[in-house]
Amino acid sequence: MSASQQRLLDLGWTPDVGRAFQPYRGAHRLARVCRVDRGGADLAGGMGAVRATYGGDVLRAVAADRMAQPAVGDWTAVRDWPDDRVTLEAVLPRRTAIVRDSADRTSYGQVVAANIDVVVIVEHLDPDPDLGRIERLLVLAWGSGAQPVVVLTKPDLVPDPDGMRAEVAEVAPGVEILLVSAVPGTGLDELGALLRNGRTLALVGPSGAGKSTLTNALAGVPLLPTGSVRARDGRGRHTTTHRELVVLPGRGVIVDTPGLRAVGLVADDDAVAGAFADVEALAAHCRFRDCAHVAEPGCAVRLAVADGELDEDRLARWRKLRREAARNAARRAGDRRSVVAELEAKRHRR
Ligand SMILES: Nc1nc2c(ncn2[C@@H]2O[C@H](COP(=O)(O)OP(=O)(O)OP(=O)(O)O)[C@@H](O)[C@H]2O)c(=O)[nH]1
Ligand SMILES: [Zn+2]
Repeated sequence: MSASQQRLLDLGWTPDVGRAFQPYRGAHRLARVCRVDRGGADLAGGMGAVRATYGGDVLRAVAADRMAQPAVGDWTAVRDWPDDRVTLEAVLPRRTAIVRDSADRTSYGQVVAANIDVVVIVEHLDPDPDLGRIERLLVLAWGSGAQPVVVLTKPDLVPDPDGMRAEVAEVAPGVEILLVSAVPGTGLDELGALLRNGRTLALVGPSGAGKSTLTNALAGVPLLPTGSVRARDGRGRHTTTHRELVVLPGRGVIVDTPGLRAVGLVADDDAVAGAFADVEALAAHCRFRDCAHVAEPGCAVRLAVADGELDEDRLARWRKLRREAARNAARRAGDRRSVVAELEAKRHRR
């Protein structure tokens, strides 16, 4: 195998990516997005690192739909020009996508990371974990198409980490939960085992949860600044000087992008159902199919709350996320209607 092929494998290349790139062979190079900004993207490919601006097709697609904006983790076709410019000409179809809320003229979602295999939800045990935040990030993960895993950090700072893990398990049905302390270095092997065969992990979670510390521990070398030492510009804002796509050759890729740090999620029904599989399973046993789980007879959900089997607060958070999902669906439907109305009006004017 050539060095160039090996680099692509280390970047997470799969035969699917090769097939998607087929139409671009010859005139283009294949590269993966490491970082994006307004003017272009930093990419890595078989030949190493490259900086590209956006080609006309990409700019037109983005103008029509924000989701077409290249994101960290995207595989792309880039083109070299005689004057040394490099342009990003196409984003290859995404296997998975983490989408955040960004209502604007053209769409409600913005892709913050693409082609992720595992979404690692990082939450600290000290201060106490925020169960509602874990649930929201689980909805985000289920919506992305990637496999969610919860990592609880700083177990070394609390007296009963296993008890806390059990509490978190209540809000994360069907999801693996790891206790990982990067400082004394416990639980790292289990997390490291997820990084194999060139898989891509994305770390999501609040500031201070220990995401950069985990990346460094997995890499075995301090690649990212941790704590509050991240560089700030003159106005006190964080500058994005740190690497957002970390390649660990022969193992996998870690995505730790600022875009994932404060994600507003775009809830949809399926994603909520994935994150609240326990509640949905109960609801399937209600007597009425359209049970609102308020005062209906034969409500399995209320019964579970009365029995202490389901936490009242979790039920309340489920309701809230379902309302968000319904609102999003209505917003999208309303938009489609207005687009149709606009086209109709144009036709009549002609
Ligand atoms: N005791 C202990 N401290 C930890 C652990 N993991 C991280 N820390 C500390 O927690 C602080 C925050 O860690 P970071 O890795 O910078 O957190 P982050 O999630 O990357 O934070 P942002 O970059 O702000 O999003 C640092 O001072 C770490 O040393 C752990 O398992 N145990
Ligand atoms: Zn019910």
